[in-house]
Amino acid sequence: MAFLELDNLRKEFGDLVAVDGVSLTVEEGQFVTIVGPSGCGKSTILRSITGLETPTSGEIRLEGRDITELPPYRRNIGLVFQDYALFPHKTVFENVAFGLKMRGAPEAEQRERVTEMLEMVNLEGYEEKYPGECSGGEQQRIAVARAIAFDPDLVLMDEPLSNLDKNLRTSIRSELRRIQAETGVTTLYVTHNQNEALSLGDKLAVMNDGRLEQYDTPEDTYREPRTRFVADFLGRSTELQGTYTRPEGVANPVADLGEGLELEVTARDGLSNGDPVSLFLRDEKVKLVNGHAPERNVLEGEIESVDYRGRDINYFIRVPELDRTIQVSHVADDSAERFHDLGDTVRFHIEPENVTCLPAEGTP
Ligand SMILES: Nc1ncnc2c1ncn2[C@@H]1O[C@H](COP(=O)(O)OP(=O)(O)OP(=O)(O)O)[C@@H](O)[C@H]1O
Repeated sequence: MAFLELDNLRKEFGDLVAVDGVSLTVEEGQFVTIVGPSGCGKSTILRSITGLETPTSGEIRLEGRDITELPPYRRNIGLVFQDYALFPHKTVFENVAFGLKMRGAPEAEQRERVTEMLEMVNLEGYEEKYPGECSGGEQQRIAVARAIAFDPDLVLMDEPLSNLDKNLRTSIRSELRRIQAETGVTTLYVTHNQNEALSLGDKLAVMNDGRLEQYDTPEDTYREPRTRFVADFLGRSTELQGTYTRPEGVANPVADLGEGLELEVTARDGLSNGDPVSLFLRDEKVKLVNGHAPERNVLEGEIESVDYRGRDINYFIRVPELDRTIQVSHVADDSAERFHDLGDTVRFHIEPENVTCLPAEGTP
């Protein structure tokens, strides 16, 4: 039995289907990230789990118990929001102790637990300060301490880092991961930020338009996107169109790109000879050919623009036959790499296993 189960969850607002049949399971102690573009239904899912929203249909089960209709105050869930939502007229102590006090914990226990929580978020000695006297990053750590202090079954975080600047976001992100690992509290974390989604979490749920597109580890989701949306949404890649062909007696199928060009791909269930396919080429998997060229999967084009970023260089290579520009992210090492210029003709290569080959848009 899974710890938390969403079973065919659906939420309609009038004619709008905000959540469209989402099912997923979360194991106890897992950190699960839900990512997707604005309006795809992420917050509605979290709000349904807290009880602030009642699903139109479907069930939410916590440790096997149906909690779909349970009022929010009967659910033992900690919340962290984008805007911290700390009580401005309460001290940090009173904020962090809030959930404990509501549950009738004795004062000595409140003190002990608040001290422990503030130590955990590296804010020892902040008890008597007011939220207004703390920085944005500190306030968000206080909000995390408050959400965990009363030992909730679950902690839900809705875009908790989006009001912080980039450096702070990165450092608090790793701190959140540490805190979650230390406490072992089952956590659901919502973000629309792809990097955040990939770097946090044991599992990643990718949503689009109310539906769950993929639910896997971040690594598997990145490496093997199952839908065109996921392939396009996570990481940077170039999409090409082709026709899936399986020549007789050849191990790998190829995608015919037209104009005499083709790329070998790996076999994929559900695709047959002649099917239109979309190919996704991740920037970092496309390699410039310097010197001896591999025998297969080499294409040629002209450098249309160069984006120099110090450690790596992005080349945009125009392939005239395909009428497409392919992005290549090239990591410069210390060896005397040739630096290509605008207008240079270059060749590039991608391994068949690195070409994501999916049914083209409009095909089932
Ligand atoms: N109370 C409501 N009444 C009507 N429509 C709503 C309500 N709450 C959400 N919606 C709509 O449901 C859809 C999903 O909203 P939701 O807030 O869950 O998306 P989200 O993925 O969290 O987006 P964001 O990242 O922008 O917060 C949106 O189209 C939104 O406008």
